[in-house]
Amino acid sequence: MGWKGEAAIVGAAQYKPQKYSEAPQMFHLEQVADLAKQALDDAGLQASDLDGLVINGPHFHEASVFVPAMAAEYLGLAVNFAEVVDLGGTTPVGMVWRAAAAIEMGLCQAVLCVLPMRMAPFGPDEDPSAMARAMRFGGHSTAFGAPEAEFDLPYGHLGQNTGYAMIAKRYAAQYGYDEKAMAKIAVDQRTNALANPNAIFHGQPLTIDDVLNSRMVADPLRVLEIVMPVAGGAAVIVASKEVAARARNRAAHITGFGERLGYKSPTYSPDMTETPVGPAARRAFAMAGLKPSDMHAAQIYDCYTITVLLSLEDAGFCPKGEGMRFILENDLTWKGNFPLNTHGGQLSFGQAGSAGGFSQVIEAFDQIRGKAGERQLKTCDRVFVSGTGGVMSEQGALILEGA
Ligand SMILES: CC(=O)CC(=O)SCCNC(=O)CCNC(=O)[C@H](O)C(C)(C)COP(=O)(O)OP(=O)(O)OC[C@H]1O[C@@H](n2cnc3c(N)ncnc32)[C@H](O)[C@@H]1OP(=O)(O)O
Repeated sequence: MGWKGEAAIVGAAQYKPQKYSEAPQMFHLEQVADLAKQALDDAGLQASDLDGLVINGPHFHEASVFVPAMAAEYLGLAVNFAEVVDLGGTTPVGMVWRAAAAIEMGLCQAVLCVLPMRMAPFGPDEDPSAMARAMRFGGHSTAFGAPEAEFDLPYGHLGQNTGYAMIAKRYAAQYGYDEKAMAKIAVDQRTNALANPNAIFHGQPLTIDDVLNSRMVADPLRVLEIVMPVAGGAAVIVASKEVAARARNRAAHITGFGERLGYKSPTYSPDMTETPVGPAARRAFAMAGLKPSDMHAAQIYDCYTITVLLSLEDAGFCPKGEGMRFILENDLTWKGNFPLNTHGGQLSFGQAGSAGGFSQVIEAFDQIRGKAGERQLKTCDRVFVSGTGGVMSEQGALILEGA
């Protein structure tokens, strides 16, 4: 498709995940401005360098319409490219490749991709606990006419926990299920978080027994195999080759990307164990002219352990049905032979709503630019990043490469 792969991530900002009760409340526009400033400072660029803006959907903001224009006005930017991305957990991946595509088309030079996810201050009539619950994933759409309202909700299929559990059950029936292998995903990622002071579970080691003894939430998923919602928010700046040349970081070039969606509930998936990660990842690898074994790290969206298992298989890191063996046979820590979610993954870093997926994008950037601190990989020039939205329904993939 003639993709040059010149556009690159040059700067990033990410709030340290915090429990909702402990996080400062900030209006979303304040967060947008704060994250933009931090990302620009990180890149060594000025606001006047920005001429593109990608932001999340209107339901996250105080204003319900015209979100990019409102944010551009607040930031004092005049942009040639404005986009709203609303793809659940793959929103960050979707933002980054859209920004890169706009740059390659010559529409703009530097794009702010921003996802504010701390809570806004409560109004006098609002019940904070109800707000907090709403922020913590209300679950499936009950919109009139939505198939979930008729065929999912009446059967107790509420929200993501049950959906992913259903997929895990189907996988178990088809390929078998080794709960120790699944627990090892969480344990290896926790080892990574022990080397990441920003992770919410930093300083709290985890064993396979801890995972297996933790409370069952949606059979077979236990609480330590499920992400904990946290307050957060993140931004990255994607820039042209020319702008990247005067930014201060080693750039992470977007050399491949893919996206695939076609349903929102796994009930409507043609095969629950063959996820859209496959087509998204295959396109990304083909664009980059690389294969899974060329990657120095994989930053795989991990709302649940089952998400990681299916993504490893469908992205081609191991054959279908052999994911559990792959997990047991490989060291998935930053010290190991298959570095996976080296920041701890969302399971141990915390999940700031849709911005959670930015933790994977930013970790890939940090590893490529050599700023991952204690967990820095010796060699890291090529990283696979995935995003998962909904219940394995909206999938994105990126290949990021150091220059
Ligand atoms: C966004 C997309 O498009 C794609 C996706 O990512 S899908 C996934 C979206 N995310 C979710 O659906 C959130 C999943 N998580 C949950 O539903 C909840 O964490 C849960 C049901 C698993 C637990 O919630 P809960 O039972 O209400 O626990 P809660 O009362 O809040 O907390 C009790 C304790 O457990 C801890 N805890 C809560 N959730 C935890 C988790 N997932 N892992 C580890 N610890 C957790 C809390 O910190 C708290 O500890 P303290 O007592 O020390 O403070």
